[in-house]
Amino acid sequence: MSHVSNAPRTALITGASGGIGSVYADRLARRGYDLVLVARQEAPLRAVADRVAAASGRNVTIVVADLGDASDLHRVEALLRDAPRIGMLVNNAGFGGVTSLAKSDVDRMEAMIAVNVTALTRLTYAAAPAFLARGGGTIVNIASIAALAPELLNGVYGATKAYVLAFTQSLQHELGNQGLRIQAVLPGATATAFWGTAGLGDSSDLPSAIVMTAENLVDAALAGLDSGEVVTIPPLQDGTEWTRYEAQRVAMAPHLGHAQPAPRYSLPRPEAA
Ligand SMILES: NC(=O)C1=CN([C@@H]2O[C@H](COP(=O)(O)OP(=O)(O)OC[C@H]3O[C@@H](n4cnc5c(N)ncnc54)[C@H](OP(=O)(O)O)[C@@H]3O)[C@@H](O)[C@H]2O)C=CC1
Ligand SMILES: N[C@@H](C=O)C(=O)O
Repeated sequence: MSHVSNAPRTALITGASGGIGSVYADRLARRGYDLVLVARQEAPLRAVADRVAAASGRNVTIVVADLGDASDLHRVEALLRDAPRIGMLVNNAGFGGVTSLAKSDVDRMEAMIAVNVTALTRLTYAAAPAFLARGGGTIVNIASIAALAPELLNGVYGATKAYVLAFTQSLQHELGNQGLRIQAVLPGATATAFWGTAGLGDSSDLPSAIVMTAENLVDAALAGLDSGEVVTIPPLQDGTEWTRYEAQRVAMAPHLGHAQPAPRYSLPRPEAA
């Protein structure tokens, strides 16, 4: 099973001017999708579009938009709502940081939340009802292993990606049985411009044993999508580690509501009747 069969065959990919998004463009075009590619920088975006269109013969259009800007974001939302052939959304645009709270600029943190969280949320809210009305579709949200390990990089970055993971799991809960395919992808360190933007120089400054190519990352993510995974963690070698972690979370959920504080807080217990 590689696609939702009756879904429209155009994919909109954010952050497609380079890195992971540009590999998604290549791979989805090879799978027969026409593409709408979104990013701020027109020249690299057009270069990706031209290269992918020439290699695949697919129809590839670009939308130059800053997803941190409300009016640009609303333009992309309108496209998802109104273009009847769009049936797949890859929410990939994002950026990170490596600094501690004390060394971070709060305006930069707010900008990170705007792209990594607000834009992803608004695009999903535009896409999901439209895809349902079109008979099905796919939403892929690019999170990070920092969603599970917020100690790794900048704290706001990890928190934005934890949001992406939780939001995606809620989408699966609400819409996964209504014809939408939902996936969160959690890359580990991947060789892209991410690291320069984050302030760490280059991915070649990281231990090579933990850095994946963007090509391998996307190919594994698409294999996970094909196999029906809701959460795909390409670098995690033993997938049962995630399965056990998630099973524990689900098992704990029924115990999270109670009228009385737990005995460990030593509050007086109501007298037995
Ligand atoms: N590389 C890594 O190690 C990891 C990456 N990720 C995640 O993967 C995703 C892709 O990152 P990656 O490919 O690695 O990094 P890149 O920096 O190579 O790509 C980021 C993409 O997002 C776009 N983008 C950034 N800000 C905006 C904006 N305001 N509006 C529109 N587009 C924007 C950039 O285009 P432009 O500048 O033209 O706008 C670019 O196309 C991100 O969400 C990132 O958090 C997760 C884990 C690890
Ligand atoms: N997942 C990567 C960035 O988001 C990393 O932690 O290396």
